[in-house]
Amino acid sequence: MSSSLNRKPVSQKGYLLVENVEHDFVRTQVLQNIGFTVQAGEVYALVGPSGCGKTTLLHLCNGLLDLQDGIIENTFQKTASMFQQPRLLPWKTCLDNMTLGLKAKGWNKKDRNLKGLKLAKLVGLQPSDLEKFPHQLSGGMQSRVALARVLLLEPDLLLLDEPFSALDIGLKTELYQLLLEQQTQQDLAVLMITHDLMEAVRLSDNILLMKSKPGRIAASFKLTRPPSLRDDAWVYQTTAELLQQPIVRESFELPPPTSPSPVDLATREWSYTC
Ligand SMILES: Nc1ncnc2c1ncn2[C@@H]1O[C@H](COP(=O)(O)OP(=O)(O)OP(=O)(O)O)[C@@H](O)[C@H]1O
Repeated sequence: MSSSLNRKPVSQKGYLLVENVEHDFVRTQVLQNIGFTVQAGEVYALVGPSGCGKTTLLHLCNGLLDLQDGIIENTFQKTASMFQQPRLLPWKTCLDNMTLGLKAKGWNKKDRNLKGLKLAKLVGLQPSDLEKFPHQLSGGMQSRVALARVLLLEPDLLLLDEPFSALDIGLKTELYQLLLEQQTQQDLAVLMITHDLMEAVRLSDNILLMKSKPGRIAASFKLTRPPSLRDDAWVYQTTAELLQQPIVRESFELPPPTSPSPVDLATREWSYTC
């Protein structure tokens, strides 16, 4: 997919532009001609088979890897990242971990704890949890702390590398719901990696489907129904429709469907470009 096809007018509120990005590891090309633009208020999901270069791409976007070739322009004011592991500091309490970013910005303890307490409630942490250390918290609680830590920074761009993939489906749904509420209230832009096509269908406006060897964008799916109106039935049906698309099956190296049912072009709420 040529990145130039993906050029669109950019928002004054901020954008992340990725154009013709290529990346090699030890003379092996990992990313080829990657291009897309994420604007304020948009949620983009990167999906694709394991090893196709999703994390490499995200690391180039958040500056953890040096750009070798192409353009990455980020005009957002505050970019925050969340990873698969909560990455909490073991010697700090839950509240201190949450408010670390505010401390770095020079906030005094009283103000940062006040703000931390408000957000803790929002992400479902009890006041009694806040004085605990990470090893005293369950994995789900640690993820809540990590989410609170990111939201406290009031980012306008969030880069997510499967932050909730290790959680059970109930907790995952709850935290994604929280994230979506924040996203719509604050016009957040989100670029998220997921292995789970159904999760991408539930949360994103645009799904960038990647193929491997080298990692490239095979297709871009645009979902038209607002995330707040996507009930389970819609998510299941749309995921099933996407899974019937030859480009999706090919990218995930799935065999052709045994009994494909026709997708109704008049009622489907997605479109795609290759
Ligand atoms: N530091 C590195 N040095 C050499 N090769 C690397 C390095 N990091 C990643 N790779 C290789 O680059 C390719 C893409 O890796 P990456 O982690 O970006 O893929 P991914 O799509 O995020 O995978 P997964 O879905 O399994 O997390 C893989 O073949 C991986 O082995």
